[in-house]
Amino acid sequence: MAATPPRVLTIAGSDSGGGAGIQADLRTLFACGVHGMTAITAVTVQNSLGVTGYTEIPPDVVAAQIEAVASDIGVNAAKTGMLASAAIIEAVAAAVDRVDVGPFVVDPVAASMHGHQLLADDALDAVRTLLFPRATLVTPNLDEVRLITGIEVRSRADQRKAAEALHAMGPRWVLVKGGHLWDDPECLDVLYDGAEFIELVGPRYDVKHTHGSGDTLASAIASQLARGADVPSAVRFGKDFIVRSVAAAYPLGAGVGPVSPLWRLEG
Ligand SMILES: Nc1ncnc2c1ncn2[C@@H]1O[C@H](COP(=O)(O)OP(=O)(O)O)[C@@H](O)[C@H]1O
Ligand SMILES: Cc1ncc(COP(=O)(O)O)c(N)n1
Repeated sequence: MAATPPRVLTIAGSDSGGGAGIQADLRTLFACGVHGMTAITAVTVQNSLGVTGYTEIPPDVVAAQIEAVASDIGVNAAKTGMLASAAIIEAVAAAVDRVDVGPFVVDPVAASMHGHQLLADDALDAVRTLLFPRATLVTPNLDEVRLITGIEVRSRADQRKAAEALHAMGPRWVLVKGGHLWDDPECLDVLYDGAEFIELVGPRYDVKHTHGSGDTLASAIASQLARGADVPSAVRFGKDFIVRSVAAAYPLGAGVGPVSPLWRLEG
């Protein structure tokens, strides 16, 4: 019998195409050697071309999933992805107050990369006031930064300004991801704790298959937090992990394929 590995809970939506959401999270958690658990918030109808619809899971069922795994199995770290509505965010915030989920990574997913909305317009305030103050780390992309802070990031200096504005909303750490800073020849992610900026620079690969990159990064970070790593070490691990996963991305269907953590399981 093997020892029980660290356990990570993802609170997110299902992607029927297997590229992002819960499916990307579980794939990444497995590749990172931790036990993945799920609280499903929504079921999307999705393929490589986009999202054609979704149905939300009742908020009390989302909370019950979190409490069921925390009370029996135990959670060493948790991450959120698509939360869909203010009511689901309220249920998640109340649940993580009731049970211990360890370090809490909030990836404030607002839309799919194809531009389909995955979070109700009236849920942004709940993201700011209920999720962010509870977060160990928040990991917005630049579109999410604009929705949450109103700041349009056009440069690396803007990334720092946005990190300060986000940090003022209460998370312990902020990671402003720079994948959407299309003119930047590198991908720079800025990590900030209210005192010091840490720059994580990576190459920018010329690939269109980056579906699931945000989920893969946040899950890789959560896997290390579950092992007891501090936030800068966990984020450095995550950045290296996502760079290699983008390099291993593969085509799928007629649209956008997923980044892949399979590199970690090969040879
Ligand atoms: N083309 C790319 N090449 C290398 N790294 C990338 C590329 N696109 C995104 N990344 C990295 O993937 C992670 C997720 O990036 P981003 O695209 O900003 O967020 P999201 O996937 O949530 O939209 C970040 O660490 C970013 O720097
Ligand atoms: C269920 C679900 N969760 C998250 C995303 C975001 O991922 P991406 O930005 O790569 O489309 C998605 N498309 N679907």
